[in-house]
This record gives sequence, structure tokens and C-alpha cells, in this order.
Amino acid sequence: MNHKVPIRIDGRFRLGDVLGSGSYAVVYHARNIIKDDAVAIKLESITAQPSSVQRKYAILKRLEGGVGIPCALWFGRESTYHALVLGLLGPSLHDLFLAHDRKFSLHTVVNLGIQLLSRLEYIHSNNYVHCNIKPQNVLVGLGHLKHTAFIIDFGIAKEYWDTATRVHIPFRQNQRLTGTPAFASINNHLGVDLGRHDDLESLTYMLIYLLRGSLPWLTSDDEKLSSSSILEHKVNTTIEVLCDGIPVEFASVLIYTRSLAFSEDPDYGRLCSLLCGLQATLAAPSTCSLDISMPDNHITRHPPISNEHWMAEAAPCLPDATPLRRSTRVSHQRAASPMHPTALRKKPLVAGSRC
Ligand SMILES: Nc1ncnc2c1ncn2[C@@H]1O[C@H](COP(=O)(O)OP(=O)(O)OP(=O)(O)O)[C@@H](O)[C@H]1O
Repeated sequence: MNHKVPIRIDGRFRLGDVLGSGSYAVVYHARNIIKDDAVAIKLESITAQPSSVQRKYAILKRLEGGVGIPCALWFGRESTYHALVLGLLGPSLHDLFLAHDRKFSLHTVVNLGIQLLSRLEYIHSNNYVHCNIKPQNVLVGLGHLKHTAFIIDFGIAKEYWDTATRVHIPFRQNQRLTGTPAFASINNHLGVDLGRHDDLESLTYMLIYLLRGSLPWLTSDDEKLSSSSILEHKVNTTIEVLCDGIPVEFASVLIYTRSLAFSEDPDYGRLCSLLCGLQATLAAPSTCSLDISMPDNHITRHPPISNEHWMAEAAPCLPDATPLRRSTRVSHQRAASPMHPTALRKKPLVAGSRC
């Protein structure tokens, strides 16, 4: 069922262009006419029951205040839609990756890794597992937050309780994979209940993907492979092959995350130390700032919204950096140890970004 999309939400947010869409909702650029600032608004038909947008709002409120957590400004009903008003963010890593010819510099990937480890530690410390870490779900901020990576889309996030507080059922009732096969942990493919280590495993696949430009279980022409064939490739690809030609630290992180049990507390500080150790060897300045932006010739995702648009009667209908260093290659012996022994400096992680 298609409904006319309202031109204003809660009387104060004027709807603009579409920024993106997911399975249930469409995200619009909008303007707060009272404060004169830009926001993003997610609209979902009220026929969606239960409302995924309402659930996302509740989770964002629980995580409110964390660095790199989108700001949830308002949730309510407008006409025949549930509306979630969010702080406006910039492009996703996916958009940026495509705009940069499918490769990020080592410096960028390491910085992303350090920031996102910190985000996951924060989310996990609030008893949530994200369950869908992938380049489409990481957005960079705008303006003074342009060096901050934000994690979005808590649509399939689940509450995490360890076995001390709850009897742990090892297999999900619905054993189908949750999230995105390319970046899913092996446990996820197997239908095992997801824990904090699964987010870390997905993050590691994502970092390797951004560094190498692809993953061995993806085809070059973006052909959609079945989840079972991705699983088969994933299990049959050795870590040595997966991390061939990239610094050994990524193999160490993956070996460690795969070795964690469901209720084991991940040592985020150790993982972060590994990446910080690697960062210190790079020629680029030792800072966690992200040096990725849309190339100048790229069409901006957030075009200014024209007056004509605001005057329109109704909006359209909703349809139902540094070169890769090859010096520190993965060697068989080093990849075999869970952690690179030279990089085990412990650093406490604070909530949100450490940099
Ligand atoms: N705060 C934001 N600022 C700018 N763009 C955003 C924002 N939130 C989401 N987007 C854009 O909208 C797209 C869809 O967002 P999202 O994945 O959260 O939608 P969804 O319908 O809730 O997704 P799903 O169906 O996967 O749960 C994103 O890929 C992103 O491009």
C-alpha cells in the first residue's frame, strides 16, 4: 500500500530528498525549520508491525551519548508513518569505498579499525550485539565530526546476556543467517547464537575487505552468491590466504576473535594495541582521524534542498590514502599465534573513541 509521504514531520521537519532505504524504511534528508539545521528522517509505514523503526529508536536511546552513535532526536507518528528523526550523517564506507576505486589506504583502515573496536566495546558494554557490521552500516560524520565513524542500523541488534545472568541457548530458534553473508561470522552461518565475538569477526572481515578490495568468497562482478557457498569458501580459506599481502596484525585479530567463546569477554584493549602498534609503524601521522572523503568530482549525497521542493504539495510516494605497505606480510609462523607477541601492550578502552 502506497501513501502520500507528508511534507512535514512533527510540524518542524521539512522533508527533502531520499538519502537511502532499507528493507522497511526510507531515509530522507530534512530540515528543522525552527533551528535551521539538517537532519535525517526515517519513515516506515505504520502497517509494519512490530515497528522496526520504534525498536531502533529505543536502542539508540539506550546507547545515547556514545561517540559514533547516531543521535536519535525524535520518534513519533506522522500521517500513516512512523518517523524517526536522526542527526544527519555523511556517506557510508560503502559509498566512499566505491568512490575510491574499491581500496582504502592502510592508514585509513587501521584508523577505522581502532575507532570501530571502540564503538563495539561501547555497544557491547550496553548489552547489545549489533549483528550486522558491514561497510553500508558505517557512516562518517559531517562537519567537525567528519573524522568520526558512526555505526548505524540497529535493526537486527540483539540484547546480549552472558551465561552468568541467563541460561545460554547455543542455537538460535530460527537458524537462518542474520545480517549479511559476506561479512557474517562463521558461527552466524551455522545458526549459533550471536555474541560479541561475532561482531568482532565481522569487523575484521570488513577491514580486510576495505584493505584488499574484496574477499575470497566474493565474486568480482558482485554476483549474488548463496549463503551456503559463501560459508563453504569462508571455512575453506585459510587465514594465511585471506590475509596474504596485508600486515600480520589483521590475521592476529581474526585468529583471536575466532578463538573467543560466546561468554568470553573480548580483550578490546589488546586488539586495539595491535592496530595502534601497526599505526605507529606508518609514515602517516599517528592519529585516529579518518582521511576519507568523497572525491571532489563525486556527486554529493546531501544536495541542498531547493525552495521549490519545500513549496511542493507532497513528496513522492514511498514504495511498498597512504599506499599499502607490503613489508609486514603474514608469515605462517606468526599467523599461527593468536596474538602478535610484540603488540600486546594493554591499553584501557574508554567509552567511545579513544582518539
Ligand atoms: N543518520 C543518517 N544520516 C544520513 N544518512 C543516513 C542516516 N541513517 C541512514 N542513512 C542512509 O539511509 C540508508 C538506509 O538506512 P538504514 O540501513 O538504517 O535503513 P533501514 O530501513 O532502517 O535499514 P534495514 O532495513 O537494513 O534495517 C543508509 O544506508 C544510509 O545511506
